Amino acid sequence: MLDRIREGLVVSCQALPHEPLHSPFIMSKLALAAEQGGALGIRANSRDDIIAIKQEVSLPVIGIVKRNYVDCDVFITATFKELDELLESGCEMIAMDATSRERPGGVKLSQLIAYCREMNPHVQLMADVSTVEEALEAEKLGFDCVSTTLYGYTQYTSGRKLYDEDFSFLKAVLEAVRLPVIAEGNVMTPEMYKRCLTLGAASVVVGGAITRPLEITRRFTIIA
Ligand SMILES: CC(=O)N[C@H](C=O)[C@@H](O)[C@H](O)[C@H](O)COP(=O)(O)O
Repeated sequence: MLDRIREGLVVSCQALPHEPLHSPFIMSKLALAAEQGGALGIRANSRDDIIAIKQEVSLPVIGIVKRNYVDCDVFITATFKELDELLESGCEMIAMDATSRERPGGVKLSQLIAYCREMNPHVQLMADVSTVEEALEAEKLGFDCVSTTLYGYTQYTSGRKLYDEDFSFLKAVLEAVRLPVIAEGNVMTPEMYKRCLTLGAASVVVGGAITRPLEITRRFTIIA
């Protein structure tokens, strides 16, 4: 998958149950629009959405399962259960929370990686991180790539945006690791997308700016 998305755009097609577009059918059509618009890959949440998307497009898919657990902040592909769903979905890459936070039941990131490698060594693994230290740890643990997805979304990075100080976090991760680095999170414009690639990101994932019309609408309606 990494070869297929290199220096190009991955469109995240996601809508949670409380969002208006929540539906595998709608996600598949968003993915089709992304494919026709020139995207090289799709990022999607849940087995059902991924299966619907794979029936509609020929692009490779980065799969996640978002699920909330009691007393746990980790919500992106947190346990073996989510991995099983993704391994069934046929996605080419699995992204998981690779932050230093505790996982449900105390399961270790190294156990989740070993499980995926054993179940299907062809599926690549993406580490969603929020700090440089987490990116370094992900490299040590044997992930195939690192993504800036959770920068600003952990308690210890809360309020920060990927584009702050001309993408200083992305630059720091690029400098720290040898793994391919995917820029993801709050890439809001084509110019930001281009900047991430110029800085050396292997690929860029864009979600809300393309596939969340409620958020896009709000950016217009709050301006008055
Ligand atoms: C933090 C978190 O839950 N991120 C999720 C990860 O899959 C998605 O909700 C985001 O849409 C995705 O990362 C793309 O980012 P943006 O939508 O900002 O372009």
